[in-house]
Amino acid sequence: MSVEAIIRLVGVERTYRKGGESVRVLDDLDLEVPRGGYVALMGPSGSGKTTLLNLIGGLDKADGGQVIVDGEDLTRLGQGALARWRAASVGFVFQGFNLMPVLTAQQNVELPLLLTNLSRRERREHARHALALVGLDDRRSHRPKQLSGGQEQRVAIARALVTDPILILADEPTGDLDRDSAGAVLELLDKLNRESDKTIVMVTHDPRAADSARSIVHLDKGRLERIEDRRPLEPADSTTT
Ligand SMILES: Nc1ncnc2c1ncn2[C@@H]1O[C@H](COP(=O)(O)OP(=O)(O)OP(=O)(O)O)[C@@H](O)[C@H]1O
Repeated sequence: MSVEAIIRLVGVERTYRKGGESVRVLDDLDLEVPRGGYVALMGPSGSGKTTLLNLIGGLDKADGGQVIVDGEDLTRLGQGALARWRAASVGFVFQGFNLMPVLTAQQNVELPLLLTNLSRRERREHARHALALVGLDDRRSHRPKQLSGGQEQRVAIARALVTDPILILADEPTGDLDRDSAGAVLELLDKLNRESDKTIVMVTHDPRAADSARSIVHLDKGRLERIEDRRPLEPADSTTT
């Protein structure tokens, strides 16, 4: 059985230059993530996890190798094409939520839709639907300060989902949350993966977060150390828990 790879990295290199020095942060990295996969990226601090996530999401560019996501080789796209691809294909979730404090939950979720051709009414409806999906339809007019950390992260997930991207990329999504709120966010990501077919790649130091992924990719010093398959994908997924 083979499941189509939605993310394929081949011989990826990323080197940062600082002062006169260059540091190779990712070194000849090969990785495949199947469509519908849910991968946790783990590894010591500085091992290149966020760098890898940013390359997959088109926020940064590789210096060598190929980064192919949903059939598009991101290393060949110019800045404009990359920005359009990113807006259509990827939803980002960050540790610190990154919500706009002066906007309501509804307005925050609508933000990515300002780059689309949708009418105001359609934008409002899509945002409402996304907020309902994360269980926050009764918090639409609250501003971030009026929400708990867990609710803020769920608004951020609604914002990531509202354009219906194929890929959700999350960088330490539970890092700033207490245990219960982290649990709710992990349950939500799991539901999006199982029921809405979103492919998820999540950087985490949290073993419980990694536990909810289908596989764990361990990085060390910019190289792939090993992959732990936990709940492999099947063509017709029958996971019930
Ligand atoms: N823009 C940059 N310029 C120079 N060096 C950078 C830049 N971004 C990252 N680095 C370096 O690359 C290395 C890997 O960073 P990265 O953030 O990918 O690691 P990480 O595994 O996500 O770490 P952490 O778990 O601490 O977040 C680090 O040594 C970091 O200092």
